[in-house]
This record gives sequence, structure tokens and C-alpha cells, in this order.
Amino acid sequence: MDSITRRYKMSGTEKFDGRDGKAISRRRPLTMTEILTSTSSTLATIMFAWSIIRQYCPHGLRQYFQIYFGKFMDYIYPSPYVRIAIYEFVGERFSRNKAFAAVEAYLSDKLSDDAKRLKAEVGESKNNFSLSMDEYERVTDVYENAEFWWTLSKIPGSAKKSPSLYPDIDRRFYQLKFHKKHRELVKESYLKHVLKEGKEIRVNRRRRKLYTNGTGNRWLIHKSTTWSEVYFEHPASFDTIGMDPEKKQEIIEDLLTFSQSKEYYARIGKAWKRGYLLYGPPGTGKSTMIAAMANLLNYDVYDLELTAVKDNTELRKLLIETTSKSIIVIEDIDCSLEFTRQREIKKKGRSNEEKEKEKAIKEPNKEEEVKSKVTLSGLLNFIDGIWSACGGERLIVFTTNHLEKLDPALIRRGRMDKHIELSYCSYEAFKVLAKNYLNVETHELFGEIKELFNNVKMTPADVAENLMPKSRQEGAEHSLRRFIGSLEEKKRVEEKKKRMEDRKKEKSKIVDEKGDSRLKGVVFRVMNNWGRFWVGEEGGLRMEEK
Ligand SMILES: Nc1ncnc2c1ncn2[C@@H]1O[C@H](COP(=O)(O)OP(=O)(O)OP(=O)(O)O)[C@@H](O)[C@H]1O
Repeated sequence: MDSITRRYKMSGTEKFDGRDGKAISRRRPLTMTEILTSTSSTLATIMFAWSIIRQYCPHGLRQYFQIYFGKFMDYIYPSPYVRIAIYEFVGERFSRNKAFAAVEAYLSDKLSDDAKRLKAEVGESKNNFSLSMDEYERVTDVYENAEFWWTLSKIPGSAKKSPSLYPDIDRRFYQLKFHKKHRELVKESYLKHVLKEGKEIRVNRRRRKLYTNGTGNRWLIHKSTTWSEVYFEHPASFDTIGMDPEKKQEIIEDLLTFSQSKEYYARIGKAWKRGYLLYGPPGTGKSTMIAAMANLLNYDVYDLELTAVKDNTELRKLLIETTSKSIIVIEDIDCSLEFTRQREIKKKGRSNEEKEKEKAIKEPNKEEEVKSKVTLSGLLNFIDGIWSACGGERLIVFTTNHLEKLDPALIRRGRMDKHIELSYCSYEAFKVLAKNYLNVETHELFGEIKELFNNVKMTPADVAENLMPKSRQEGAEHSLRRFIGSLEEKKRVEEKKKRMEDRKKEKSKIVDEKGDSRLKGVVFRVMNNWGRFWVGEEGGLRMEEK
């Protein structure tokens, strides 16, 4: 090869003759160095071009470029995979996509041990980090022997401030990739499965809340009562409730059956809700039972203060704002409003006092606090009207100390499906409380206590208070002896009260008898003096001269 030939260009595969420009057909394979050099120079060119595009090409145009480049690549090399994107925000109003949240929860449960890019946030659960996949991490999921790949990606927003109401932020989305042969499986069941599981994980992980409706901002904001919330942290459980074990088990079974009966309620065409009426004297554990129910079923609690609700429309609004998996509670329903046998009172005619009350409700004084105009029919609609079906999976619980005062329409079966009486402490209930408060399952003093329970009525609240150790040194025996002392004292008081009542009854009986004989004497004398008396004749009456 001469010096002229050495100046010839090399293209890698063909060599050109420098004198007449014709290609010489001789070929030789590229060396490794040549491949690396040409690849890196191509990459450098692409990077350079991309950085120019990024810098000078408008955001919208860039997106078009990406889309069409993707389409072009698909045309050259058709991919057997299908991709589905689930965006974080959707719609014109940029509301958060519930599907995105469900997928996030679902995937956080599927994170494999070899996942490398994770995100830790302090979630709703107290003092706990929740881990989820970070951007561009990939999770593989297997469902019915098919493989699915999930990645979290984002479309970067423009750096410039957007003139629109909603800022042009990064748009995050989950991308689901699967082979096209699984398209039907995805459409039919996989996505539903992901949503269902994801929602369940979210519900189980959430910190439950206790809502109440107040009148705090009534005059300032919307002039209506709204729910305010705190975290629900009541520790009561059915294990700690002192009551007859069989009755307790029956309630637990009932609650669990309800919570697992979605399909059943749908099949019989009934809204998925159940009403419980808890009644009994004060301090028998009605509120404690509501907390135990919420903890058993993992439900939120809505404590509805009826006197703070302006009217039936506001009541309906509050109902719509409640979520599923919740207990709506109206405590002391007999004191809440005029629901106590309202219709019977109407029939009999109302006293002046009642008329006054009604007038006060009709013409509320603006200076005063809210005067509720919620009616019995409004409340009945709240319980089982057409609106009561929204949300589903809800318990409605009423509590009362005076069952006899309530309007029968309010508590009939179908509205209040289960009536639970919570009564004075029995020996069986005492044993549960002794176990809770003193960690004692059996004791020689239990026999004496059992005997005393046959004659003494004590509420579980009183028993609990008596069993509570009064100092750190106090042992179980000391507490039990003190408790026996209280039972005996109560027995003495009750016996004395009974004696006094008996004496009172005896006295009034004597007075009645005396009164009776005096009255008979008077009638006899009157009849004698007037010389007349009444005689019945064939069902009628006639007056006769003696
Ligand atoms: N059956 C029970 N088992 C365990 N503790 C109980 C029981 N009943 C009452 N207590 C205790 O007594 C206290 C008062 O109970 P709770 O408020 O639940 O009674 P209530 O029936 O709702 O009373 P009220 O009708 O006055 O609202 C609670 O702090 C609870 O610890």
C-alpha cells in the first residue's frame, strides 16, 4: 500500500480507492476499539441533540416528539407488551385518583426483598414508617400464573409557572406492563383484584377516627354543622367488657356476620347497614360497648349530636358525608330531641308547656344556640330512607337509659335490628372485670362475692371503680376485701330502702282502707237522707222513691 492509498478514508467495512473513488469490495470485521469509538460518538451525538431539544424545544413539542418517537419505534419493532398508565391526578379539577392510591397500597405490600429504591413516609399509623416504591423502581406481580410488571414513572412538568389555576407539576403515574396474551385476564379480573386488595390494605392501615358534629363555626362559615375529627384511640375490647359470656359471644358473632355479608345484603336487596339499640341503666357499659364494636370491626365512629343539627336537610347532609366502615352513634336518644312517643302525645293533645316548646322550635331566637327542627320522620329517613344506603357497611347505634320512653316506630325491628340490654353486674361479668383489673381468675373470696351478688344490684362501672387498686402496694386480696365491704354496705342500704318502702306501702294501704270505709259511710248517709237511690234495670238506670 503506497502513501496515497494510506490517506484513503476508512468507513469500517469498505475501503475506497483514492485515485478513482471506487469501492474496493474487500471487507474486514471491525475491531473492538472501533465499535466502542463509534458507539460512544453516536451516544454523544444523541445526548447533545437531546440536550438541545430539552433546552430550546417547547415543553408541548417535546412531548409530541416523545410520543411519535415511541410510535416510530413500535412500527419498526412491534412490541408484544401492553402498557396501562394510572395517573395520580385525573380530571379537569385535578382530583386525586382513587385507583392510584389503591395501586400504591397494593404494591407496597408486594415489595420484594430485593427492591432497591424505596420511599419511607410517616403514614397515618402512629410512630410508624410506611414504605412504598420510589420512582422508576419495578415490582413484579404474579396473578393466576401470569406476570405483571409495575413501575412508578413521571412526566416532568414545565419549570415555568403555569398561568392556569393548577400548576404544571410532575405527573406521576403507575405503569402496568403485561404480555398481550393476558389482555382479557387484566380486563376481567386482575385490575379488579388490585383495586379490591389495595382498598382493603388502605382501610386496615389507616388510623381510625372519631368524628363529631359541632356548632363551633356555625355562624362564621357555612352556617351549618360539619364533622370534625380526632384519632380514635379507645382501648375497649370485647375481652375487657364485663358481661355474660354467652351474650357477649352472640353479639360478636352478629357483628362479624354483618361485616362479611356484603353479597348477602346485595342479594336480598337491602342496604348494607344494621341498627343496634343499647339500653340499660347508666354505667352499664353502653358507650364502652360502642368502642369495643369499633375496635372489633376496625370501623370509624361518628358521634352524632342531634341537638346541634338544624333541620332534616342538615341531618341528611351529615349522613352523606359519613364514610363506609363506620358506626353512627346517637347517645341518649331519649334526651336528644322530642322523639319520645311523639305521635302518642299528639294524639292525646299537648300540654301548654309542650306547645310552648314547639313554638320555641318554630320561632328560634337568633341570639340563642341552635334549636333543632329535626323531626321524628327526618330521623326515620336518616336510619332507613333512600339516602341511608349511600356508603354501605354501616352500623347505626342508639343508646338510652329509658327504653320505655322511646317512640316504638324509632326502635322497631328493621330499624333497630338488634336490641341489647346492658344491665347490672352479674357474677360472671364480675369475673371478667376481676381478671382485667386485678389479673385474678379465681380466689377464695369469690364464693362470698357470688353470694352477695344474689342480693345486690351494682353497675359494672361501680364494680370497676371498686376493683381498681387505690395504691401501688395494694394486692388483689386487699382490693377484693374492700369490694366485699362495698357490696355489704350496698346490701345494707338496699335493705333499709326496701324496709322503708314496705312501711310506706303499708301506711298508704291503711289510709286507703280507712278512706274507703269513711267514703262508704258518707254515701250511705246521703242516700238515706235524700231517700233516693239508683237501681239498675235492663242495662239502664232509673231513680226510685224509697
Ligand atoms: N360492662 C362493662 N365492662 C367493663 N367496664 C365497664 C362496663 N360497664 C361500665 N364499665 C366502666 O364504667 C365506665 C362507664 O361506662 P359507660 O360510659 O360505658 O356506661 P354507659 O352505660 O354508657 O353510661 P351512661 O348511660 O351514663 O352513658 C367506663 O369507663 C367503663 O370502664
